[in-house]
Amino acid sequence: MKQQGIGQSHAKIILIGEHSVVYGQPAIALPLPNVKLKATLTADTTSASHVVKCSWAQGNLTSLPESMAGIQKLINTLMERFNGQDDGWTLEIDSMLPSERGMGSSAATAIAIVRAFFDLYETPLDRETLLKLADVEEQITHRSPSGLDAATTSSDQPIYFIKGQHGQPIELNLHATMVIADTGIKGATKEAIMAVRELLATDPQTTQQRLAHLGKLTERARTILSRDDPNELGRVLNLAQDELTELNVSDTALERLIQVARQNGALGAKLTGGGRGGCMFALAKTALGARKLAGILKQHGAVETWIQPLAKGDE
Ligand SMILES: C[C@@](O)(CCO)CC(=O)[O-]
Repeated sequence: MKQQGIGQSHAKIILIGEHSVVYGQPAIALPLPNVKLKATLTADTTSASHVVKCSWAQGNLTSLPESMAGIQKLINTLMERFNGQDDGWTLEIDSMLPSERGMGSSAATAIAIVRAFFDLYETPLDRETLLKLADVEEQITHRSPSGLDAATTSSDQPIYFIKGQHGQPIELNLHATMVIADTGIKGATKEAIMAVRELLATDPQTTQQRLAHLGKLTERARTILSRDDPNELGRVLNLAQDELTELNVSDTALERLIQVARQNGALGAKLTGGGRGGCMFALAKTALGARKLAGILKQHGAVETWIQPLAKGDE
């Protein structure tokens, strides 16, 4: 066992396919490498205490807030795995990710913690084990997670994802820039997932059609990403937003920013992640256009914006 274990991860953004991915349809998600999270696990040889420190909570592992029940379970699972229940440590989580905004904060935290434990105990970690362990946390924090968040917050490349698989890296040849904007309202992923489940129970036929349509739109987006047609991608994103609204996972704050973006030259705009609060994004043709849009979205209530070029090398 070393003196210190370090684990890193980053935010993610779902381009298309949220919610339908829970029901076996494909999704495409991108890493946001500049929005980072770091977990530092420092061994304490003087005591057997387990202290967790992060910007939203601080204290002993056993007294973490309810919102961290998934993290608590994950850490207990890791301690058991390494037979390290009697090893004292302090875990510091340093995160640039806003929590509950659809940017994968919980999965990114889990990924970094798993990496930090494997680093501290000097054990090699393969991707399958990493995702399986992150799922221990995600199962509690979200309901029926697809695994998409963990797969993307641990990947350096955009991924095409189907539930039950690890995600396939894809190359993007489309030159456009995304503006991500935070409504400032906590996203309610669990509730949004429940809302879709309820719709499936009350109106199975239409709901299944909508989920299948989102899957088809994702396939179309994948083809478009391999060539350079940002206008067509914008149209596909708008169609996906229509379906998400019908699935009852959007809300007025998201719709407002989406409309503002479309009225101000965005090629397309939609919510991203769980919805019902959280973030939306808009697609702009150029980096300059994206910066202008970011300013406009802020004037209309966005509390934070991030700019992310789609293709590598456009930074
Ligand atoms: C809403 C959802 O599709 C994305 C949450 O970021 C849920 C999931 O994939 O687990």
